[in-house]
Order: sequence, then C-alpha cells, then structure tokens
Amino acid sequence: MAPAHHQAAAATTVTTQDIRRAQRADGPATVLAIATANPETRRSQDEYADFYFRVTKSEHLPQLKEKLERICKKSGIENRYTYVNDEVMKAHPEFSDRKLPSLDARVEIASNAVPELAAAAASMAIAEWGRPATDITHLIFSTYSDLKAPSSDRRLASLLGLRHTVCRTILSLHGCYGGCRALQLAKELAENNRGARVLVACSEISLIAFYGPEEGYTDTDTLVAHALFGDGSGAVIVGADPVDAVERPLFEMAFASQTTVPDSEGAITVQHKKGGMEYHIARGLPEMLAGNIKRCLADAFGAIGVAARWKDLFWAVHPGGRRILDLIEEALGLDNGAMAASRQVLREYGNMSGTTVIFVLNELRRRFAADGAEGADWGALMAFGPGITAETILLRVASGLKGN
Ligand SMILES: CC(C)(COP(=O)(O)OP(=O)(O)OC[C@H]1O[C@@H](n2cnc3c(N)ncnc32)[C@H](O)[C@@H]1OP(=O)(O)O)[C@@H](O)C(=O)NCCC(=O)NCCSC(=O)CC(=O)O
Repeated sequence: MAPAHHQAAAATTVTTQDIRRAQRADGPATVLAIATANPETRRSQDEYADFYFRVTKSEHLPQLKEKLERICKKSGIENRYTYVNDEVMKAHPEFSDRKLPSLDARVEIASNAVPELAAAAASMAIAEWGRPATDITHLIFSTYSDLKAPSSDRRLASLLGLRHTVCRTILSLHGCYGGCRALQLAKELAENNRGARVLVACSEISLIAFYGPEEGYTDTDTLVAHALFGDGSGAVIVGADPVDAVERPLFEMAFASQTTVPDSEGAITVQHKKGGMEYHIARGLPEMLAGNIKRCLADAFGAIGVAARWKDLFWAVHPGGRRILDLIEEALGLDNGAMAASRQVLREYGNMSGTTVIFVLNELRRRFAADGAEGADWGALMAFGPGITAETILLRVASGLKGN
C-alpha cells in the first residue's frame, strides 16, 4: 500500500498556484492601529546641557558644554523623554566614561526596559485595533538597544499574551530606518498571508549609547548625538482586507522600496564597544540626504510608473535633525509646513531612531482625523539610516480616516 502522503497527492487536483493564490490577500496592506509610548522622565532641551555635564561629571569642560548648548538651541527640539536619569547614573557611574567596560550592565538594563516600553505602546495599539491579542499572527520587532537572545520580541510576545504560534522576527541595528523596514516587511507578510495581522513594534532607549563628552575624541559626534536622541516606542498593526465594522483602516500601504545611496557607507556608523554603542554621524549628512532625495523618490515612484508632484503629497519623513528636514523640504520645493508632522514630533520627542516614523504617522493620523482627511490623499513615508539606506512607503489615506 502507498504511503499516506502519496495517496493525498494523487487524490488532490489542487496546484501550488492555487495554494499560493488562496494564501494571498485580496487588498493591499493597511495600517489598522498606531500607538506610542515614552519613559516617564521628560527633559527640557533648555536644561539638557546642565543635566548632561552634571551627571557625567564633566563640568570641567565648559567649552564643550557651551557647544552642546548651541547645538541644543538650533536642534528644533523642545523636549525629550529619556530612560537615563540621576538615579541610573548614580547606580552606574561607569556609564559616564566610554573607556570603562559597561556594556554588560547596559545590555542587562535594556533587555528589560526595551520590551517593557514596547509593551506599553503595543497594548494601546491592540486596544485601538479592537481584536484580541491572540489574533496577531506575526510580530516584527526593531531595536538597536537590545543585544540579547532570546530577544525583546520573545519577551514582548509573553507580556502581551500573543499566541505561541506567532511568527516573530527581530530587526537589529537598522538605526533610524528600522521602523520603516519593519513596516515594509509587515506589508509583505500581510499581503502574502491571507488573514495575517502583523504587529510592528519598535523600541529604543538611548542608554546603550549614553556617555560623557571627551575632549579631542570624536566629541562633536558625541555632542550631536546627545543633543538629538530620545527614547520611545511605537506599535503599528498591519493587515489586509479589514474586517467590516471591527477594523478601521487608517492608511493603505501601496508600495514600498529601499535605496542605498552610493559612496555613503561611512556616513552613519554605529558600533557596540565595551563602553557602550558609539556613533559616527558625518557632518555633511543633511546635504548628502537632500542631494539624494529626488533620486530615492525616483527609485520608489519610477518602479510603479507613477509621476508624482511632490507638492501634492503628504509627508511623513524621519526627523533625523532639524537641518535634514529644512534641506529636504528645500530640495523638493515643498511648501513651508509640508513637514509639520515631522517637525512636531522632533520638537516634542527628539530623534527616537527607528521608532520616530511611527510617532510621525500617528501625528499625521491625528491631523487627518481632526480635519476629516482634507488635503492630500497620497503621501510618502521616508526614513534614513546607516548605509546610507533610504526607505520609502507610498501611503494612501484610507476610509477609516475619512469623515471623522
Ligand atoms: C546639529 C544641528 C541641529 C545644528 O544646527 P545648525 O546646523 O543650524 O547650526 P550650526 O551650523 O550653527 O551648528 C551648531 C554647532 O554644531 C556643530 N555641528 C553641526 N553639525 C554637526 C555635525 N554633524 N557634527 C559635528 N558638529 C556639528 C557646528 O559646527 C556648530 O558648532 P560651533 O557652534 O562650535 O560652530 C543641525 O546641523 C542638524 O539638524 N544636523 C543634522 C543632524 C543629523 O545628522 N542627524 C541625523 C542623526 S542619524 C539618524 O537620524 C539616522 C540613524 O541614526 O540611523
């Protein structure tokens, strides 16, 4: 007698094409819920230099302090939320000096703080979505802050009570394009797995890269990074073919692409060392991004044969820094105000690396909901990070945002 699986194969007339077709969703991936969270400590940018030089015991470097004050003033940031506070620095004075070994302690703290911060945002996203957490089929977690395995994705799944068959993926070290990369993968999963509901979670605590200034040693990189980065988490639920009267589609994800900017490999680098994660951010980064922005957009829009007028789109650009937004706005000939959502997030929270675009998307949603989604129907979500990598997602305002 033939083995059972041979019998099954002989008995079925189903082809692999049939199976593939049945697996695919009908509609495009849509954003079904968005939520964000931050650590408790909010620090005003006006007071940041005082705080930073005090807790790192660096008051003997007044010129660097004045420089940080100048950078903070021009940053377009008013507040940031940080996990680092006096208490943390009192318990770990070694965090001030990058020459001292401190990675173990940082990783230990991050392995709890990162998933817990993610859970705060994700549980709000699930509540907004309106379905049980066990209906989440896939989890994509992006962070540069956690360096352990099992990682934050595993812990988050437990904290939220996700089903044990949830398919988990962790993205690491994508830096500021991590959120956009996670959303792009969520789109692929949602469109290729009928009924899939993908939870995207990003969570960053800059503690992993917090240390004192050091005269003469890449101190400007350190100062710029400490003037910009803040902590936060964001969660998005993505799925195709929304269930009527249960799920509310906010944005359709029409197309997604990635471009690597030529000759830019050294422009943003991060590396974990014994004293924490070190950054290098090239001085000409804003000019480099602005000089390449049209080309990145051409790669995205050209691939689908769409000729868009940049002024006709809404924009959700990663606010890497105030000057980056200024120069991109100028390069694309956008109206003053086209980047309002990005600027508001930068002002209220700073640059939270990969998580930031989720805050921007949430801010855009709030703005659309407030005015009944008047104005541009189509928009571009963009983020940049090490590579230099530029990610673009073409979005369309969906029915759940209209008529609110
Ligand atoms: C830092 C700024 C807010 C400063 O504002 P302005 O440029 O208008 O002001 P300014 O030229 O007077 O600069 C103020 C002081 O900062 C110094 N300065 C400016 N940019 C610097 C840089 N990249 N590295 C080192 N120092 C820098 C200037 O020399 C000056 O010092 P002095 O006063 O002594 O003359 C802005 O340049 C900005 O937004 N830059 C973009 C920051 C950035 O690259 N972000 C990306 C992060 S990475 C990211 O988002 C992706 C990722 O992590 O993956």
